[in-house]
Amino acid sequence: MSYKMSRDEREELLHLFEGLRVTDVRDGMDWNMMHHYGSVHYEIRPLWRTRVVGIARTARYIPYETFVPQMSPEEYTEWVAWYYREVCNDPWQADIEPGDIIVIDQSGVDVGILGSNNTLAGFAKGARGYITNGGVRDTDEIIIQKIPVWSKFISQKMDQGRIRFDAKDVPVSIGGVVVYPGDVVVADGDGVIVVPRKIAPQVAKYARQELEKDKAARRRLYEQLGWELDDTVK
Ligand SMILES: O=C([O-])CC(=O)C(=O)O
Ligand SMILES: [Mg+2]
Repeated sequence: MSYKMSRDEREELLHLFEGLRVTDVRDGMDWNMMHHYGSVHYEIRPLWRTRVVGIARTARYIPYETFVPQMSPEEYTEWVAWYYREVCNDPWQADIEPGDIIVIDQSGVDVGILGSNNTLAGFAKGARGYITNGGVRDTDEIIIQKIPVWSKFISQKMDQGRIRFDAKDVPVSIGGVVVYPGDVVVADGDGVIVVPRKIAPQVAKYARQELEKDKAARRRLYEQLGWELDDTVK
């Protein structure tokens, strides 16, 4: 599937969405008659409140269908290393470009596919955040590290014996929305919205119109209340 963009194209696309709230982008989609589409199901929530806009890089994981052989804890240590190398790895890590948001379909498996280690590794390469329709673990550290994550649940469980890597750079189904590599993803305290890349400029234009209208209205109310103006109304 062709979704490659030059660095300039990516930056231009991200710039269009800078400062827009999820609700503005929702409205921008409506202004383009896309009422039925884009909003990821509300059960996918932020681990902590922040806002990111990024370009989707996708991966799919599927349930592990094979039994775990009986072995000693020492043998298990080796088996785990094999498992992470061969069965449940993160090959998308090597591809990360600055401005990416990693979007993971983990097929309903109750594991913390994202943890404080792999999210930090991707962040160091320029990933702006992570979305999964499954679980996240090591959440206290992820919050300390300030890594933006949206997930359906928190899971204590490791991957081995439970889930395997299947594919990367494929369309993935997340909370009722299909995310294609290269789509624009905006996420904040209100959840996650996905904008198909080919309509992104039109969506951003009307999202911006909504944001400016909202800022002006709230600015008048701030002034009436004698409040100091903050960034949300400037
Ligand atoms: O090992 C994993 O896949 C998830 C995890 O706990 C981490 O990255 O810290
Ligand atoms: Mg961990």
